[in-house]
Amino acid sequence: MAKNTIGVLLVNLGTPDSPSTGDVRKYLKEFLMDGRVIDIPVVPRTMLVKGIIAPFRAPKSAKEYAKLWEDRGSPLKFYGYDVRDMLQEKLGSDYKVALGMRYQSPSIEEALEELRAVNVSRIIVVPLFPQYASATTGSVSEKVNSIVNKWQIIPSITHINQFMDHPKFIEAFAANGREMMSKQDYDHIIFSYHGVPERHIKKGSVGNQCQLSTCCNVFHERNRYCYRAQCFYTSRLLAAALGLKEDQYTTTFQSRLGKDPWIQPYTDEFLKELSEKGKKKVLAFSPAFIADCLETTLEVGEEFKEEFMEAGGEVWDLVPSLNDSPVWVDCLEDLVRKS
Ligand SMILES: C=CC1=C(C)c2cc3[nH]c(cc4nc(cc5[nH]c(cc1n2)c(C)c5CCC(=O)O)C(CCC(=O)O)=C4C)c(C)c3C=C
Ligand SMILES: [Fe+2]
Ligand SMILES: [Fe+2]
Repeated sequence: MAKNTIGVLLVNLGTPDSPSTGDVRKYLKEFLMDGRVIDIPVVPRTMLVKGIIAPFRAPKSAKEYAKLWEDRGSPLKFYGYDVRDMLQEKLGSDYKVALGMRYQSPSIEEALEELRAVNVSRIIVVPLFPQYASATTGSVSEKVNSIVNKWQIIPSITHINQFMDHPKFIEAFAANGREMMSKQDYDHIIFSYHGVPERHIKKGSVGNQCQLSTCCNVFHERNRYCYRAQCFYTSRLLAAALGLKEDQYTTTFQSRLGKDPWIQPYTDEFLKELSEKGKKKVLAFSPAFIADCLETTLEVGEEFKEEFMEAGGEVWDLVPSLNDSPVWVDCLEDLVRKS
């Protein structure tokens, strides 16, 4: 009987090919021209992205990427390859694992071609975002479908939409946090997630359930795919794994872009409040990311630290991301084998 190889497509957001201003500009244009990221009509989006954001932001972002860059390149990409290889090793020859990036390289097209070349019987798509957001997970699903829809033979595809509550995902982050907490006492823990515009949450709200007040604090059938509700839920699970009481931690949101309201509380505002309240030693987690990247290492690890110190804080530490943690790869293996 013919062998059934199952294809596994790991997809992360993507990163510039190099920290040069030109490559960062190219990356920003592709990323921000995605209608699921900047969800306005294409003409004003083009004017905004190509006329304003990309040209003005690229030189500043390139400097940040230069600080992040290691010998092996951008951590988001090289850890992606490491995890791909570790997962392939664990899954064995019944599976073929490929890595694609939603923007820039390696592209999702190339990764899907690797799977098609070995005639996989079906494909399991794993967007590497713990919490579902239309701008990330939704965009990956749309892109994969648009490519595969042009194939003569369309394989059956399973999309894994989230893993924000997977016990091994929680355990992998909690283990990194425990290690930090064993070396230093902290007054408060912050779980800082990438934000999204409030509008994105409202557009995805089933039956107008999510009005961004208290609804996100409870997780149930109707707000199952609310990004904010999922972030709060991940925080509650992490807090339970770390033995934290409710007043010892806070969920916040970072990286807002533009003038529209984004989901709150904002990390940069909250850290100032913390210092005013006399909480001087803070440990920050970034549980929306599975690998070190600009948003964790530089925004949380350096920029927020600087702001916290200026506001009178004494200790600001960042919990390392999952990167090539074996428990994280166990999580991926479990997600794949159960799909
Ligand atoms: C958790 C996943 C992410 C969500 C949700 C998300 C939404 C989102 N992002 C922007 C704008 C930018 N994001 C940038 C970097 C960036 N974003 C994510 C993840 C999510 N984004 C990652 C992993 C990264 C880092 C990539 C890396 O190479 O290290 C940037 C570029 C960086 C910069 O210039 O500051 C922008 C811009 C929007 C508008 C948005 C939701 C609508
Ligand atoms: Fe982002
Ligand atoms: Fe919600």
